[in-house]
Amino acid sequence: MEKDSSFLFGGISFNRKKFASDFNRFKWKNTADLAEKLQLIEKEHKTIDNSLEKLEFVKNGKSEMEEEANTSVGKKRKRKRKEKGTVSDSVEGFAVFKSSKLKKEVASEENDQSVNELVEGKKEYFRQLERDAIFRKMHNIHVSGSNVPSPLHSFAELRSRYKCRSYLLRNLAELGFKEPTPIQRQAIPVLLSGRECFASAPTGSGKTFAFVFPILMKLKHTSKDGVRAVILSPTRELASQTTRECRKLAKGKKFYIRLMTKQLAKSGDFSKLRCDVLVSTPLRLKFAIRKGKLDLSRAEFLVLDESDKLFEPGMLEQVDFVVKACTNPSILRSLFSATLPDIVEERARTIMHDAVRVIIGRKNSASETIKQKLVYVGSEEGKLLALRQSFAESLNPPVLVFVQNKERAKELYDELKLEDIRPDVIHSDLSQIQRENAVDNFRAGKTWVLIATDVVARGMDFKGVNCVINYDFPDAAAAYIHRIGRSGRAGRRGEAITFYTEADIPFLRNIANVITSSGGEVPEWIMSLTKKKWRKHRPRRETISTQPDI
Ligand SMILES: Nc1ncnc2c1ncn2[C@@H]1O[C@H](COP(=O)(O)OP(=O)(O)OP(=O)(O)O)[C@@H](O)[C@H]1O
Repeated sequence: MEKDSSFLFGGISFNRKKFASDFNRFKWKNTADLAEKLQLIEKEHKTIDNSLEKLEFVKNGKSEMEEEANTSVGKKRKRKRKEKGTVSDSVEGFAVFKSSKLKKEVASEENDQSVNELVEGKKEYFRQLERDAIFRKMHNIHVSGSNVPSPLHSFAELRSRYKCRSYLLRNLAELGFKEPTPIQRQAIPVLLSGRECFASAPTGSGKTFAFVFPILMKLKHTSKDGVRAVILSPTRELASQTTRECRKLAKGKKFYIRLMTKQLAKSGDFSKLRCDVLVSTPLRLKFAIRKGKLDLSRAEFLVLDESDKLFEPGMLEQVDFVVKACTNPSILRSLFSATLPDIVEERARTIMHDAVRVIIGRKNSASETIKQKLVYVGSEEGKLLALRQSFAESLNPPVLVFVQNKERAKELYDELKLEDIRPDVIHSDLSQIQRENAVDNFRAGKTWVLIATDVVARGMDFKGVNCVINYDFPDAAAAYIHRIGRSGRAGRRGEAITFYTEADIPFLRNIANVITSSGGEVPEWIMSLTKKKWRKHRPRRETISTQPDI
């Protein structure tokens, strides 16, 4: 039998299979029902008691302890294992409790009373497991891993359970956050209890604070020297946004929260760098480590945000370099993304210890607050017509328009720049300051339509984006989920329109699956198409420009 307490979950498969009928009774529609249902559970705990008595390790543990107390063979065995300092599997299994006090009792007590106490304790433990399972079900939280900490019922619990400092709670209140989001309910306790974590939750569901909060809580004092926490983001824009969010939550506390800028990476004098949280893209961090001998050996936290993007070829090598530079054996690593392909999970498992997996809702699906629509536009020329028509009918800014690459972004901008829609453009050919201005102006409402490549598809929190238009069909389901996830954030409603041409039809089914799995509707004929693998290379598209070649 494993020492790991995960076997407990095997023994108490009461939730769904063994006690399916009981579990079904505990389904409810809203939070108000919870208290009533929990009372029901308390009353009807006979089923758990019975199942508990049937558990192998309880039976064996109990009889072994009785034998050790009452028979000479048992007494001899007990003496031997005391000398060796070991306990048998069943006794150990019986003793796997949260409380070390109870463990001690198993090892030393010799009478039935302790057994009864342990059974009582175990029952309470199971009750807690069941309450947690029910609460998770209400919030669509799925977990796997051993001994997963209970989810948070409220932010106030952070104080009672983890002695959270008042400045953090004050800042949460100032930000207007009343309740933790589902990912925050589960990922925060996981990280606070010192467990590594890989997590997936829909776009706009508050993942940033789910990893920033435990870091700030655990750091406590400011750094005297060296870097204490590293957050990796795939783009500069996202790194800059995460730094800002981190500072908001740390307000009132003198933490050194730094963004790895080009200047900082080049300056190279990291020996006296005081840094509590360092946010960076992998490339800049790798550069700084190489050139400036930035030392990450004392970093206590490493977060890979948008982890599936970071694990893509092109970034993986830089990420690997950074992961290897974080040599502190007790470092706590975590991975977050709205999309978590199996391959990324497999890779993550190779670098993480005893990690807890947290999935909110359905893995790899779009946020349910976004109304999604597929629009046939015939050919490339049809797109421009459809876009203009949609703006003429109802332009509800801010609107984000995604295209396939920077050339097309420039072309579309040139077509639209003189129109009365306050357009702007962002892509990787612009300078850092131009990119920052494009983001700031869009956020401030100075521009209404932002034409963009995938540089802003991930993680960017533009809050009020009413509509995302995929002018060019995305090249993967994950890209689609992240692009449209720029709208419908933090529970708000959003809209996503995806143009497709004849050339895109073979790939429609991939997107149609995402739409239906998040509750949207798709014409029958699209669902009957066969799913086709995405091409390795993006399709060549005809120019957007209507200007004659000179
Ligand atoms: N508990 C909360 N209550 C209300 N709003 C919240 C809460 N936590 C975070 N938010 C807000 O929700 C918005 C989205 O959060 P965030 O950017 O962390 O989403 P995300 O899950 O990381 O999305 P993405 O997958 O696109 O990166 C932000 O504006 C943030 O301020």
